[in-house]
Amino acid sequence: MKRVGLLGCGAMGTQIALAIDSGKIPATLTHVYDDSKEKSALLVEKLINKPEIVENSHLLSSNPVDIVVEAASQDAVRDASLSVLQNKKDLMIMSVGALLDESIYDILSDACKDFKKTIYLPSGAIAGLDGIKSIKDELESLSITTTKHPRSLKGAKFFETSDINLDEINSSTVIFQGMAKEAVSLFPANINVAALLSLSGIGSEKTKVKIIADPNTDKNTHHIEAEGKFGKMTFTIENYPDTINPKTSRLAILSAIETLRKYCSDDIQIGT
Ligand SMILES: NC(=O)C1=CN([C@@H]2O[C@H](COP(=O)(O)OP(=O)(O)OC[C@H]3O[C@@H](n4cnc5c(N)ncnc54)[C@H](O)[C@@H]3O)[C@@H](O)[C@H]2O)C=CC1
Ligand SMILES: O=C([O-])CC(=O)C(=O)O
Repeated sequence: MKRVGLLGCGAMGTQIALAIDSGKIPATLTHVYDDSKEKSALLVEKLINKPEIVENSHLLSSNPVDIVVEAASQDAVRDASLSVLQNKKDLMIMSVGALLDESIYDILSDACKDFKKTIYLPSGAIAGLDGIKSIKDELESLSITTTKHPRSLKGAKFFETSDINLDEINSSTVIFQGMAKEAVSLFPANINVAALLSLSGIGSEKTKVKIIADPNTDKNTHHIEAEGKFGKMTFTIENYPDTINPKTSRLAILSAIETLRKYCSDDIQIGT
């Protein structure tokens, strides 16, 4: 049975832990960490099989786990990822935006090779990455348009310097247009999917991102268009937001659970 260490005990971390506890993921959750002691204590309270709460993120991988699952923040990825690989543990990352910093990407990619460990990036809140990866050498343009309710965009760094007031938006409004690299740094908890798309396709400086705030939607919708010599692909994913954290789609949580279930199971592997 694989042993899991969990970094981040919020909306996603809690659902992952419950999926392990219920046996849906055939693994043992042995250690957890969250910057908020309250969050980690609340999570452990919900579980039948109680993991140990460690005092800092580095203690997750210095313990005998097989994989550390990050469901915390881009800062957590920057701070903890290298030590996970150096401690010879696999790593699953949900705050994928952190990897658009080339220096971080290169360090982690080299560390995977040096320590013979793997980083898993689930498809998160989108679908179609299998197709994008297959046609990447023939891609000429790639874009994602994300539409969320203003409450799902609250707190993003973008609003520290923008005149846009989310509370005053009363119809569908484009609030950001640019490239993925800039998008993930201005909206670190909203558009990690643009990082997944960039890393699967033509990179973060060529992947176009549009973010729309729509007070009349109850979904987190991602519309992806890819065009090139191979033809054209479009995907529209209309996600219901998680009930606890409206920034995060239910699909992102289910995708994390499925990726970890696959990692922990000896099974037939379907898809690219
Ligand atoms: N790849 C994808 O498609 C998606 C990725 N995400 C990302 O997944 C991550 C988890 O999402 P949620 O659980 O919904 O967020 P959340 O906000 O509900 O929970 C995050 C938890 O991590 C903790 N945390 C934050 N920074 C930390 C650090 N440096 N060290 C330790 N703990 C830390 C917080 O205290 C909080 O309890 C977020 O970064 C989110 O942006 C979310 C949706 C889709
Ligand atoms: O869950 C979503 O719809 C997308 C999201 O928050 C992210 O990519 O960071």
